[in-house]
Formats: sequence, structure tokens, C-alpha cells
Amino acid sequence: MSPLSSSPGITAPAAPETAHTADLVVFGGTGDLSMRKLLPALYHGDREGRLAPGTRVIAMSRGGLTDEDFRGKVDAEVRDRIPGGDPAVWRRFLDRLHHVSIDVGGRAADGGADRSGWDALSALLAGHEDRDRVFYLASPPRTFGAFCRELAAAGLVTPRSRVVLEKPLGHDLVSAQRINDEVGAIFDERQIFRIDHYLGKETVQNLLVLRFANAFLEPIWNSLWIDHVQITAAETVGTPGRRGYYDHAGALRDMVQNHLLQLLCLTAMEPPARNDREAIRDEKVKVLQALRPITGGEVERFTVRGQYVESGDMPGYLDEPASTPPTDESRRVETFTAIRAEIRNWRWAGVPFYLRTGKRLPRRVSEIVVQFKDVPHSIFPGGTPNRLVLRLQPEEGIRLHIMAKEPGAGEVTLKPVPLTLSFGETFTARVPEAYERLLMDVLAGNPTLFMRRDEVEAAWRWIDPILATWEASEQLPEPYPAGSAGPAGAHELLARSGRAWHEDLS
Ligand SMILES: NC(=O)C1=CN([C@@H]2O[C@H](COP(=O)(O)OP(=O)(O)OC[C@H]3O[C@@H](n4cnc5c(N)ncnc54)[C@H](OP(=O)(O)O)[C@@H]3O)[C@@H](O)[C@H]2O)C=CC1
Ligand SMILES: O=C1O[C@H](COP(=O)(O)O)[C@@H](O)[C@H](O)[C@H]1O
Repeated sequence: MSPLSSSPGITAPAAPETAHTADLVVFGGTGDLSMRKLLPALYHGDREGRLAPGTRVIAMSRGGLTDEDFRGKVDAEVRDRIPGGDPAVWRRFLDRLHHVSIDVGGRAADGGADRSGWDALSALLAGHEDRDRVFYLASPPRTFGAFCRELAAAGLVTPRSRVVLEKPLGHDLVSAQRINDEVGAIFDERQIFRIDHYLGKETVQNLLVLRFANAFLEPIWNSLWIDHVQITAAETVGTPGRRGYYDHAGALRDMVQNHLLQLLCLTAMEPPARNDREAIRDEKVKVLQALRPITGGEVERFTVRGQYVESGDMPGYLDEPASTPPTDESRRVETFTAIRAEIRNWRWAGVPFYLRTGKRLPRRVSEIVVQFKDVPHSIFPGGTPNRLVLRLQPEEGIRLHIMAKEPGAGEVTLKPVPLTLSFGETFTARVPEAYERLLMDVLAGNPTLFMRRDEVEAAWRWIDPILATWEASEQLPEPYPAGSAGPAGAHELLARSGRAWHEDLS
């Protein structure tokens, strides 16, 4: 497939082998994301023959490392993250790695601009202008504009270049627009890949297949049959070592603005006319534009925020190890949020979409639950409405809860039983990590699973009033004990209308 060519959509088979040799330049290549996700994903791509011979990975950071230092660091810190790794492939993979030291915004001691990092990168890339070039910005978002400007100034942006932007893109609509403008001044929109790794998860892609490749669901996928939808991303992890980032993010920016809203879009969108990247992204934007704004007094009624506090041997948010002590901002940041959202269109009028995410919860569960309405007239006592559960993690699968009769004579007793499709048991192929799929798509030039500028900005437009109201409020997030199911408010959000979370998380 040629770079940036029209490409198949979300349900196409895994990206084809990358025919082109590429230079993948990772700004922030020594950071947490790179070491935990990107490098293992690239290794798997290499093992499966999807990295063309000669493809290089050039990490950039302020670290002052040589190629050998960086290879040693990756060998020491990444190899153990890859169970069952192949030593020969590992050696070949390490040989692909390079490191260039750079300080974006850094100045030489004499006060002049320090160009040495850019000169080193230019030297490494010189003579390889015919290769695909991917600039992956895995550094803090405030550095994105500067990186792009410097790349252009160094003459490193070729027609075969792409740029990958990590989330969250900005911290509100205005900053997201600024970053989009800055990056857009250097790269064409077709060259910009805004990543949301939830879109690379297998079940998320399966959601569209389930909806649009099966005839039985679409006729009942609307407010006539569906009572409400729940979208949960519950994590057991806290934020050790991440306060610098998390104090300025919080659960709303870190998880809802991107991952949860993407899940909502894929659940709620109209059937696209074609399985094609623009058609799917057009439909997602329409959902975001139809979200009913939550403003003023409604914010308190329709949103919940919490922060975990010490419990047993688990630290609270303020006690997590960090390089700086907690500030007032730390006290105000939410590590949990739940929201009752509504989509103002014909299909979804009156159907609440409940979103929930949090850190240091008792179980790691990410799922979409579609709860159907009660039967119009029940002839059996004790029935409960059908539920369709799409489980993203830990074990991916789809489960339909239907009512069945308990075996036995006498009175009919109803029991909800699950019809389960476990991907792990049904399919033998290894399920790739989200980043693996997405990185191979970037290298192959397939943007379907990436966010378009208008999507990101429409999501911020809905998030901003909630943030503004929280920021103006004197109230602090509701404390919840680390390891508990989150603040009581999250349960009240549903209980008010006689509903309950499918997973109580305890
Ligand atoms: N970690 C994760 O799980 C996820 C992270 N992200 C996003 O990925 C990006 C990176 O996150 P993460 O890896 O956690 O962050 P880290 O702080 O762990 O890493 C940041 C990287 O950027 C480099 N860097 C920072 N400032 C500069 C600079 N001025 N010039 C050159 N290099 C610089 C750092 O190297 P050095 O300090 O040596 O210069 C380091 O390699 C962020 O945008 C984050 O929001 C998104 C999803 C998940
Ligand atoms: O983007 C992020 O995602 C992770 C959760 O990802 P998952 O694939 O493990 O569900 C989250 O921990 C992190 O805070 C956030 O930045």
C-alpha cells in the first residue's frame, strides 16, 4: 500500500506487511510510554515480519545516551516485558535502535540555539529521503509545536513523512486548537495520526463488526429497545510517579475526553455508508456534536468526581511517590469520574449513556454494557432486562444475558444466563496489543483508527464546560478509599433513576 493512499476501514484485516523501509523517530523515546508500550509493540511487529529490513527506530530525549547506551537500557528494561521473546529477533531488533540527544526549547550555554541534536538527526536521516518517515511525539504535549517547527526548520519533513500525536491533545479546546494549528502548519491533515490506543483494542474494532455485520442487532439498536448504556474503564493502578502529569490532567482529561468518548461514538454512531476511514470518522463526529452540553447547575447533578485516599497498605493520591510534594492542584484533581451523558438525536433521545472511570479501584474492568428495556408485558415473575456486555479487558469477549427457565417441575423460575463469546477461546491467533496494531497501521499509512482534528475538538467542546464548572467550584472531589468501588455519588447517579451499574466492582 502506498503511503497516505485511500485505505480500507476499521474492520479490514490487520495492516498488511509494511512494504516500505521506514525511519521511525520517537521524540520521548526513553519515556514510560515508549519503554512499556511502543518498543514491545515494535518488537512483535519485527518478529511477525512486519518491519521491513532496514527499518530503524530513532529515540530522542535529553538523556545524552549513545546508541549503545540506549540499546543496553532497552535490553535491561524492556526484554522482560516480552514473555517468550525470540533471542535472535531480539538481537536484530536491538540493532535497529538509535538514540539522539535533543532538548526541545533547550539553549546552549553561550545563549545561542543548541542545534546539535537536530544536526545529529539530520545526519542520521541524510540519504534516506526516499524512506517513509514517521515522527512519533511521545513527549509532553507542550513540546509538540516546537518539535514540528524544528523538524521543518531542519528540512526533515518529506512528502513521505507522517506525524503521530499522543493523547491527551492539549488540556482544553483552545490549547488543542493551538497544537492542531501548530502541527497543521507543518503537516497536512492526511499526514497527522492522532492516537487513541483504545481504538486499537480488538473488542473495540469488533463492536462495529457486531453492529454492522449482523442483521439482528441494528433494528433494536435505538431508544425503542435500549434503556441505557454504561461505559466503564476501571483500573486497579494508581498514579505513582505520575503526579507531574496527572495533577494537570485528572480522569476527565486522561480517560473520558478520548477513550470513553471514542467508545461512546462507536456504540452510538449511525451505520456508515462505507467501511472507509472518512465515513466512519464522519459518523463519530456527528455523535460528538449531538452530545447534550452539561453546564452550570447540571454539572453537579450529572457528574461525579472522586479522589482516592489511603486505605490499608494502599496510599492515597496525595501520598503516591512523586518528585514534588502535593499542591492545592493535587488536592483538587479527580482520580475518578462518572457522568450521565445524553445524545440529542432521533436514535438516542431519552437514553442515558453513563460513563465511569477511575484509578485504584478493586478490579480492572473495561466494558460497554447495553441494557435493553423490560419486556412490554411479562407473564413470568422475576425477569430482568437483557444486557449485552462487550468486555474490552481483562479477558476480551461479548456476552449476551438472556432469561432462561431454571430446570425443574413446578413454578417457572427465571434466571439470567450469559451467552458468551470469548475471543481467547474462540480464536487461536494471538491477540495483538492495541499499540502493535496502531503502530503497524501508522507504518502502513492507514489512518482509520486515528482521530481526525474535528473529532478531538468536538470532544473538548463537550468536556470544557464540565471542567470549567469543576474548576470554579469550591468543592473538592469526593474521597473514596483506595481499593474501594469509588465514591458513593457514582452509585447514586444511576440509583436516582432506579438503575445500577452492571459491575459493582467490589
Ligand atoms: N505513559 C503512558 O501510559 C501514556 C502516555 N501518553 C502520552 O505520551 C506522552 C509521553 O508520556 P510518558 O512516556 O508517560 O512521559 P515520560 O515523562 O515518561 O517521558 C517523556 C519523554 O519525553 C522526553 N522529553 C521531555 N521533555 C523533553 C524535551 N524538552 N526535549 C526532548 N525530550 C523531552 C523525556 O526524556 P528526557 O526527560 O530524558 O528528556 C522522555 O523520553 C505524553 O504526551 C502522555 O500524555 C499517552 C497514553 C499513555
Ligand atoms: O491513556 C491512558 O490509558 C491508561 C489505561 O490504558 P489501558 O489500555 O490499560 O486500559 C491509563 O492508565 C492512563 O492513565 C492513560 O493515560
